[in-house]
Formats: sequence, structure tokens, C-alpha cells
Amino acid sequence: MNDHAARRVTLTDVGHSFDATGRDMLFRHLTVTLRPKHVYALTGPSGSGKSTLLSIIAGWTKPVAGVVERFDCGRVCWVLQNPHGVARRSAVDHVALPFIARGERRRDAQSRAMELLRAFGLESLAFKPFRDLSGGEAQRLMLARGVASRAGLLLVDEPTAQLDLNTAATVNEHLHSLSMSGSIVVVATHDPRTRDACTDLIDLRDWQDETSANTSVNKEVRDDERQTP
Ligand SMILES: Nc1ncnc2c1ncn2[C@@H]1O[C@H](COP(=O)(O)OP(=O)(O)OP(=O)(O)O)[C@@H](O)[C@H]1O
Repeated sequence: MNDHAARRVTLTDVGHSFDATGRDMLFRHLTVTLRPKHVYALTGPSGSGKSTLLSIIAGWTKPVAGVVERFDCGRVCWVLQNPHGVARRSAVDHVALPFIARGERRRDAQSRAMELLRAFGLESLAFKPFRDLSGGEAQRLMLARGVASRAGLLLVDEPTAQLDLNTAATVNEHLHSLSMSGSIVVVATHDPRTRDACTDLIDLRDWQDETSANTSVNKEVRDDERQTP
């Protein structure tokens, strides 16, 4: 996945409102370019529009203002806070499926899925049905599935809210390595640990009124001296 030099999502002057009059804007004039090798933290108070913006980035919600362009984004994977799975299917089946869909033999798909489960600390749950997983386990499973499906654009809602410190750190490491392998990763979060583990910050409070527009394009929260392709 290292050859997606053109992969990016650009948002230009994007604003959104669910109010028919368009007066009560959640955010406006939001202008940012999202690229691989960065992990974007999307922050703001509850109800400020984080999930709405994830949906706009994914292309599932059309913003009332501005332009969103996606270049070479490939598969979009959205990992919800309370993800849906197939209740009776095993954890490992959920991760093996994308490999099988790409034509791998079931045995190979299963062993690659097991590797990913191991990486996400879920190996011991491999044969549990999805319905018996906790919320945090189900979410990590969906992250593993996002890796298996080679998502070009990974949108994650509160990945660490339900996790202990060590597991949260592991998930943050995975988000980082996913971005380095070529995915665009955007994480909506209230968790300061996750925010600090991200490379860039998009704080919706900076885009809530006219006066503050365009003041915070890609604020760096940590400079990794990374090379953007
Ligand atoms: N389909 C919809 N129709 C009308 N209003 C909506 C719709 N979806 C979201 N909203 C409203 O838009 C606002 C932003 O919602 P959103 O879920 O994007 O916020 P959020 O920042 O993700 O919140 P939280 O941190 O609590 O998850 C909320 O006031 C919500 O009630």
C-alpha cells in the first residue's frame, strides 16, 4: 500500500447544518487536506458534529456548504463505537472474510486473520461468536477487519473509550502503523491519550463561527518529521 502517493481527501470551506434554514451551522469554512502517514484526531464537545464530519469525509453525508474531494481513497472502513457484526459468526471469521473475498483459500485467510487477531490482543477470543464480545473487543475486531480489508480511508469513532490503558496504547499504535502503511486515518475522540497519540488535530470548536474560520489548518500536535508522499 505504499504506492498511493496521490491518496488524499480535501475539504474546502465545508459547513453543515441539520436545520432546514441553514442558520444553525455545526461548523463552517472547514478547510483541510487529509493524507496517509498522519493520524487525525477529530475533537470537540459532544454534539459538535464529529460523527457528522466523519460521515461527510466518507461521502455518506453531503455537506450543505463547501466541497469534498477524494483522490485514490479505495475502500472506506468506518469503525463504530458499537460496531455491528454477524451475531453467531466467530471473531476470526469476521477478519478472514476480506481475505477470502480477495480470493485467498479459507485456510490461508484464517491463518492471516489469526495473525491480526494476535496483533490486536484478541487471539483468545478467535472462536467466540461476535455476540459474546464486549464493546471494546468488538471495536478492536473491526479495526483488525479494517486492516484485513486494506481500507484506504479508515474512520474510527472513539476507539479507546472502553479500553484500559495498555489496550488503548496498543490500538493507538495500530492506528499509527495503519496510517504509515498508506491509509488515511481519522479518529473522533474525547480521550486525551488518543488525541495526544495522533499527529494532527482538527478541533471543531475552531470551525464554529465566522471569525475563527481558517485559523487552524492541520494543527500539528506532534511533529514526527514524517515525509508525506
Ligand atoms: N440525521 C440527523 N438529523 C438531525 N440532526 C442530527 C442528525 N444527525 C446528527 N444530528 C445532530 O447534529 C449534532 C451533531 O451530532 P454528531 O453525532 O455529529 O455529534 P458528535 O460530536 O459526534 O457527538 P458525540 O461526541 O456526542 O458523539 C447533534 O446535535 C445531533 O443531535
